[in-house]
Amino acid sequence: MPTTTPAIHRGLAGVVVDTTEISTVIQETNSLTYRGYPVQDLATHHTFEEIAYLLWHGELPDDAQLRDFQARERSLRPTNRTTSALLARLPETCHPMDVLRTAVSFLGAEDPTEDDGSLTANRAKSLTLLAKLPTVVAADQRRRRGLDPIPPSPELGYAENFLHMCFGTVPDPETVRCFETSLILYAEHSFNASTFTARVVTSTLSDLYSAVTAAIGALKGPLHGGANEAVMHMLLEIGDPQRAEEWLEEALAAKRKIMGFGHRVYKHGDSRVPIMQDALDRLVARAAGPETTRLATLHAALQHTVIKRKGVHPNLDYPAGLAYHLMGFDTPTFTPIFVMSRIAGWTAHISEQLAHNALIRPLASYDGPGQRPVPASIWCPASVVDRQ
Ligand SMILES: CC(=O)SCCNC(=O)CCNC(=O)[C@H](O)C(C)(C)COP(=O)(O)OP(=O)(O)OC[C@H]1O[C@@H](n2cnc3c(N)ncnc32)[C@H](O)[C@@H]1OP(=O)(O)O
Ligand SMILES: O=C([O-])CC(=O)C(=O)O
Repeated sequence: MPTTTPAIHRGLAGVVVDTTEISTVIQETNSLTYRGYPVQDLATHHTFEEIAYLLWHGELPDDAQLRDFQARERSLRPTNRTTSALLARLPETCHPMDVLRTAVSFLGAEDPTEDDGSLTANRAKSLTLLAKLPTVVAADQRRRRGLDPIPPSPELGYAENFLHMCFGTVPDPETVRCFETSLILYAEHSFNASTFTARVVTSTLSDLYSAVTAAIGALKGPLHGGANEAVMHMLLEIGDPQRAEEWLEEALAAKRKIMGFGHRVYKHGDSRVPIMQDALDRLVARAAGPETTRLATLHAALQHTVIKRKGVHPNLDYPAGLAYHLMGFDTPTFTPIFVMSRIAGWTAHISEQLAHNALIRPLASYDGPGQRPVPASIWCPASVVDRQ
């Protein structure tokens, strides 16, 4: 029997399990960098395609590299008839994250690229997913609305093309920029639960599609990516800005977590929130109307009340959830949009894990029953004894 009790880090809180060159969350200053660049500068001056390139290659692309990257991404956007037919057979009631998880698994089974785990093969698979996921997400939202899919356009950028496939039109540049900002902010966040899931699967030398399928499952939960949808459900449940305080008291008394608030790493505010809040404010100003004003007022009132009452700050899902609602997405599409963006970060981590792989396999401190004999009645049931 051990004489000392090992330290338990439930939820791996505070545990440093490996190094990474991809991004860092600096707790002390509430800041975030991708490959060394502050995310607020990237979100202001760059496109999502440039960010995906940066995360995968370590440097921003020059003009020729960007043109080549865009051409390859745009050529891979269409899904084939088999994929579309398979996804059309899923029940319309199933959550779009289930559709996406199934789509990634199926795309993996169909991909003819040699599965040698090389960086070249994995970059090709990563680009395939980056290009095709928006096509799947947009078609699925249209299916739920009883509409035919709109094929991808090779003329449009990543954000514009997705919005066009969803709504049949490209919105004004301000709305496109808000959407692109959200994609850049969601793209990468170090060893969060879904990225760590992808790294665990990869560490067994399994394939990239398996790792991404598992990561989608991890992101779906409301304590992680699913919170952007939960934020919208919560705002609709509260309804009236005047009810924010009373609702919060009831929720806290019932020991409910307030969705879109709190974070495992940031304890004084999420570095991405001011940038996304600014994008949301611009959207609200454009979409002015009584319904938008009511929701924006409620959003601000709840934020104020939660910070005052609990000292817990909003995370990125809080402004992103309302922004997606105002852009016209249905709520179940919010977390799939997160996937379309986070695919860049997940696949960067999969390559990094493979480059310095060690099987991820922690220990547990056993606190079940001590060793004991199996009772004879179970070990040798009467029916067996009778037959002997
Ligand atoms: C993009 C993303 O994935 S960001 C995260 C999205 N998830 C959410 O928004 C879901 C709501 N938030 C939460 O459940 C949590 O804040 C988590 C899961 C994100 C982080 O959890 P942890 O790091 O384990 O922090 P923990 O849950 O221990 O919270 C610490 C304290 O803050 C409180 N707290 C943290 N978040 C919340 C919240 N959303 N609502 C109410 N209280 C909260 C806890 O009750 C706890 O208080 P206590 O010490 O008095 O018990
Ligand atoms: O880092 C985390 O734990 C969750 C998060 O904000 C993200 O994945 O973007």
